[in-house]
Amino acid sequence: MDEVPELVPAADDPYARPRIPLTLLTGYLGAGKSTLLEYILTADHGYRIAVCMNDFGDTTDIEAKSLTLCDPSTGEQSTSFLSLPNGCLCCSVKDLGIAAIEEMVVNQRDKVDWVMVELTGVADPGPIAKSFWENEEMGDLVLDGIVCVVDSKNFLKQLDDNRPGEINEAQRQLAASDVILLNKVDLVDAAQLDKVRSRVTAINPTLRIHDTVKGNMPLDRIFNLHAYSKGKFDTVHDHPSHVNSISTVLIPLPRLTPTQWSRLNLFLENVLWTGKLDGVDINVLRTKGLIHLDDGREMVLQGVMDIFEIKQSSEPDEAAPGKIVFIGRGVQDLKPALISFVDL
Ligand SMILES: Nc1nc2c(ncn2[C@@H]2O[C@H](COP(=O)(O)OP(=O)(O)OP(=O)(O)O)[C@@H](O)[C@H]2O)c(=O)[nH]1
Repeated sequence: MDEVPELVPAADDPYARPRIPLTLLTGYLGAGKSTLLEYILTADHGYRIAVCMNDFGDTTDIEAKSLTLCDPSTGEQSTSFLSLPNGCLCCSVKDLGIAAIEEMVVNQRDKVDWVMVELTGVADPGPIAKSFWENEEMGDLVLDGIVCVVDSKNFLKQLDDNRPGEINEAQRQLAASDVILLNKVDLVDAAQLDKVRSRVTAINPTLRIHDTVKGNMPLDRIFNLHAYSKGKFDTVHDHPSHVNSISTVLIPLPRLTPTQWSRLNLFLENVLWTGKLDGVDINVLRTKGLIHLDDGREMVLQGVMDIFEIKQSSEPDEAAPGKIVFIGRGVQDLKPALISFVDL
């Protein structure tokens, strides 16, 4: 049995109410999201998870007690929660926004340690994470991270399904995620799996990757990621950009002087808020960073699309190297531009 997660209080306010961590589950059509959720809803893992899925479908045969609830969007009584024998709750989220999910789940606060929301197969998790993150300060849920289920057999085809000038959904899902479950490894040989793994790493080297069959794995691999609150992420390297694809650039940072620090903030505003670098479109989907300042402070940078946030780290780690990572299209040009603008 996995270690059961603790509710996370807001970082620096000892009086803040505990908030319930939330995981977004993404993955292309047929990748195995429902299969993973079925495992979560039936296995004896010890977590009390509210699983919010788009389609109750296959789970309705699970022996369960249904709860009558008031649907916050309509005010009508509905039986939208199932209370399952392993302690999990299952609710249907079709067309419900995050606010509605929050209201539904918070009413069940004493029954839930964790919330998992399944996105549809063609959804881009970026804007969903962004809107959630923007409202997080006021809410009762805290975004822990985004998990992407990948079909190892079909993923390369899905990645290369290009429409001219567009980044496809499979690429966007990879760029936005924090953990990848390389699923259906029973259907591919070692060479194919290596190929998939190296493409995944080329697009988003900050990802943690786990191989799975039918989504089975210890759940602590996808929980407690703190992907939106900590500056620690796996070591990454620069990766050359593919045509029409997403890539990652890593910019190592020395300890910054006050002038460099304010120049860096200005650079981030200029690029992320406008989506342009020197008048040329640049498409940043995810930004992460760890920044050491001259005065000893350590700052954590997090960004989703055009928004970013910088917080002082509560657990500074002198040994962790300062760096910024941009994931998106056209991001390679950001490295020389940032080095010159900030005068590194
Ligand atoms: N062989 C094999 N089949 C799998 C595995 N995981 C899932 N499947 C099968 O793949 C099919 C699609 O799985 P789902 O879990 O429905 O996929 P999904 O991501 O929820 O699909 P959508 O809801 O269409 O987006 C089902 O027939 C599963 O039984 C796996 O690891 N190995």
